[in-house]
Amino acid sequence: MTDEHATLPVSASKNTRHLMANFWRLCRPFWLNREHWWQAWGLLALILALTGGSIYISKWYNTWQGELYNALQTLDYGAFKRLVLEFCWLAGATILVGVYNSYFQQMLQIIWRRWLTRSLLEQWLDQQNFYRLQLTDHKTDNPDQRIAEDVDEFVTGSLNLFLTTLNDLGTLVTFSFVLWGLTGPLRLVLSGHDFTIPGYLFWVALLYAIVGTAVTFWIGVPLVRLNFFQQRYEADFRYGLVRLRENADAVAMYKGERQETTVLTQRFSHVMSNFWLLMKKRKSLGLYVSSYTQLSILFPLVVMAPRVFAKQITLGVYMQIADAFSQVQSAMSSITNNFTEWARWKSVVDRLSTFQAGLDQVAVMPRLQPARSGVDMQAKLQMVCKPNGEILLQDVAWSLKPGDRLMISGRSGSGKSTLLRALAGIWPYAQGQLAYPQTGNTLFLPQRPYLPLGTLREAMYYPCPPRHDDAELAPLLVLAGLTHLMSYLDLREMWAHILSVGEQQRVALLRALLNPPAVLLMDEATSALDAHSEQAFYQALIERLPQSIVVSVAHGNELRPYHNKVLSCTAPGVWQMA
Ligand SMILES: Nc1ncnc2c1ncn2[C@@H]1O[C@H](COP(=O)(O)OP(=O)(O)OP(=O)(O)O)[C@@H](O)[C@H]1O
Repeated sequence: MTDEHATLPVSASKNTRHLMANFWRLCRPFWLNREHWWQAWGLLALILALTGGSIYISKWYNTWQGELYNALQTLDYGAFKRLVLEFCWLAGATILVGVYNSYFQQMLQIIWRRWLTRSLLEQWLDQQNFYRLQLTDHKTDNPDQRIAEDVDEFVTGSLNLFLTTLNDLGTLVTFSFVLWGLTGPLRLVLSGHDFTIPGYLFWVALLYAIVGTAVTFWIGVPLVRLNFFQQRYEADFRYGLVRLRENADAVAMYKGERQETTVLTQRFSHVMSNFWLLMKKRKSLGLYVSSYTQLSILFPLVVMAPRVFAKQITLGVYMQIADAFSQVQSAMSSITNNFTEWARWKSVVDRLSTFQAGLDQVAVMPRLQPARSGVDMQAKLQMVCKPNGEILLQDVAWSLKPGDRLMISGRSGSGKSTLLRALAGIWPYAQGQLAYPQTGNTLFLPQRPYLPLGTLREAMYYPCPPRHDDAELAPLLVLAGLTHLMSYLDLREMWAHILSVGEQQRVALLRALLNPPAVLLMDEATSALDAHSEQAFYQALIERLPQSIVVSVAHGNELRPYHNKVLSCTAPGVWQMA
């Protein structure tokens, strides 16, 4: 294992003792939810009935097999013909039960997956948790992968393993009776004492399975941890590729291919080295499990053969015993047979549990929740800090009336953007009180404009739904200098890659003019515009949004005339209102 394994923050093995508690925490909200209670439990009941049916068919097959070999041994042609006909029923029932069992299982999987995906998405997106989670929780890597892939694996794995275990339990009970009844007692004479062991092959199968399971655990436990890291490294590598695609323009301009190749190769080398370890472990486990399974085929045949040669049992009974032993032994070795799946499932439960714990933690974190009252915007900030506790701002207060425009200025790194994040209520390291106007919304325009996937029109109205009113848009496009985009409004393109940064900023600025907010927070939102366009935009703000409260971060003095208040950082942590 590489050094990185030792230093990574999450240890899957630490969580082992909490596995069932974690599993139940992830399951409970779905299975106890009244909304789809009947659907979920009804489907589960149907699947369980079909699982019971398939155990019954196995028992039927066992009896059929015994009768067939007996008919062959006694050359009973009539019985043989009847058994061939019976097989058609047996095969038909096997096919129907198997196909519908899998069909209903998939139906339950997709219902459960849809619910869990929605639930995690809602929690992740609620109250900007996605932003605060990445700031505060360093255990949850790649939340996108947890929602997209781990949920699917969790649901599929949980259902498969639960139903396999139930099927094994049912098979174990059914065929234990068969084995017990067919093998009869074993007589042993030890030191002159007579011992009788009833259904002795059952005890042999039990002993065989216990030893098998213990050895499997010993060989296979490291697989859990290795699977956990494999999923993480795969997601890290994929994220690296997506990031390169998203920033193709910048990387190409820098000619940063060599650096990118190094980073991507390094990420892929983690995937590779962990996969080698996984491969080796899987090979050891595979060698052992295959030998164990092969031996269990031969074992009852050899043990029972003397009784056939002694004519104590018929060929049919001999074959029935061999089949029953294999069923009992296989059911008892459930963990051995499915160890790789169990290991993968445990790592998925660990990954989803850490994600859920992170979400729970971030949901109860204190936040500056703006109150809604009156028409003014009031801020009383006792403290705004960096994540390491370093104070950026202390005891600053203001009250802005409709139409007031506050400019925030200061050196780079003084905390202007962080102050805006605190005002937007998303920065977790802030204390104080905020009051926003009772009516109207708040719009935040960041320095790096965000254009969502979709049409240009959707991007212009974001985050509000678009209106298909070109007469409303046309004069604003003229004002923003975007008339050349008029005919592309409903085209779906990667607009963030096509438009220049200045154009993207102008698209973002249009949002304020299209849906005038009560409070507009701007973080150097015009930094990529030329001085003339910048001033034209501020002038338009004054004319078209006379009642909006504007708080904007700006560096230069050119924008001062468009504001009636200024908050500036004069020294680290020292702020003055003018
Ligand atoms: N997520 C974060 N984790 C750690 N430190 C952070 C984080 N966000 C901001 N900081 C730190 O907080 C300080 C203030 O950052 P901020 O972005 O608010 O500065 P700014 O005044 O807006 O700078 P600029 O004018 O360059 O945009 C910086 O030292 C920055 O490194």
